Amino acid sequence: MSDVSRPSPGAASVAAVIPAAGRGVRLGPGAPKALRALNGTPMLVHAVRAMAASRAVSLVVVVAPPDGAAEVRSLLDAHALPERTDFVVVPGGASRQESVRLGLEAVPTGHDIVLVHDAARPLVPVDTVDAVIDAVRAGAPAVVPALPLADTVKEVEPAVVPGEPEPVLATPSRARLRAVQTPQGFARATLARAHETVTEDVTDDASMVEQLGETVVVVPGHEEAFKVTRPLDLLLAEAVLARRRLNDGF
Ligand SMILES: Nc1ccn([C@@H]2O[C@H](COP(=O)(O)OP(=O)(O)OP(=O)(O)O)[C@@H](O)[C@H]2O)c(=O)n1
Ligand SMILES: C[C@](O)(CO)[C@H](O)COP(=O)(O)O
Repeated sequence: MSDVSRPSPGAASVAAVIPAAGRGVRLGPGAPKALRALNGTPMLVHAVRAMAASRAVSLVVVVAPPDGAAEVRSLLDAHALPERTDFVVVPGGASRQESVRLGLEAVPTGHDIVLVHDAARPLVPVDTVDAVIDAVRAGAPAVVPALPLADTVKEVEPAVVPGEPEPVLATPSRARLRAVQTPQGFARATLARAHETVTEDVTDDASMVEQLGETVVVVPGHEEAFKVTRPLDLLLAEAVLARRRLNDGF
């Protein structure tokens, strides 16, 4: 059992920021991705429950689509969520990075560890969340869950015209590569400094901490923490939920 299921008195309080302001262009037309249903429940609600499932998490900040904060607040009010967790909703920005920064600004002082978790990874198991928190509590300023790659990866010269053949430049050793997931966990001060310092576009928060020259460590991720990105991912997510229901016996 993870240490964080029994937080010691005085252990750093943990807040989770959930960027949920994206459109979900790769998923195709429809409502903003985080608001789409998985087996009848919005993806965002699954993601919020996944963070609140950790007994260490006392606050969840949801970063809503810029014009959708009121809708998201009503959505959370309409679904059962743990009473021991506080929930705050703020409007997001034009990029994931900006949405995370806005969410981080809404975390009150007193939360010394911050998780950043994609709404688009609704099924991350609580053991993975707790493993990330444990590693931050053990002293790592930044922690990312990740998995080894199943495919061989090629570096290419990207085609100017999509679909044209792309020359291969290199084949990096797969043994040294990891596919990174969320939640990513941070000492709050480190994440705040990263967002103040790094202005160029990045695709995850840990890479901003890398740019500060601080240590980022990887802990084992989980295959059910995959990101719902394309239509096939919706089918997979619903299949995982159906299997969980069967295993839970209801
Ligand atoms: N301006 C943005 C863009 C993205 N996100 C969030 O960042 C997470 C990961 O992003 P991704 O899966 O790329 O979501 P989208 O940007 O919505 O997807 P797409 O690129 O297909 O439009 C998602 O939970 C998404 O809602 C966000 O909060 N604000
Ligand atoms: C943060 C992330 O989920 C880690 O894999 C990923 O980088 C988000 O990327 P996206 O371009 O927003 O899908």
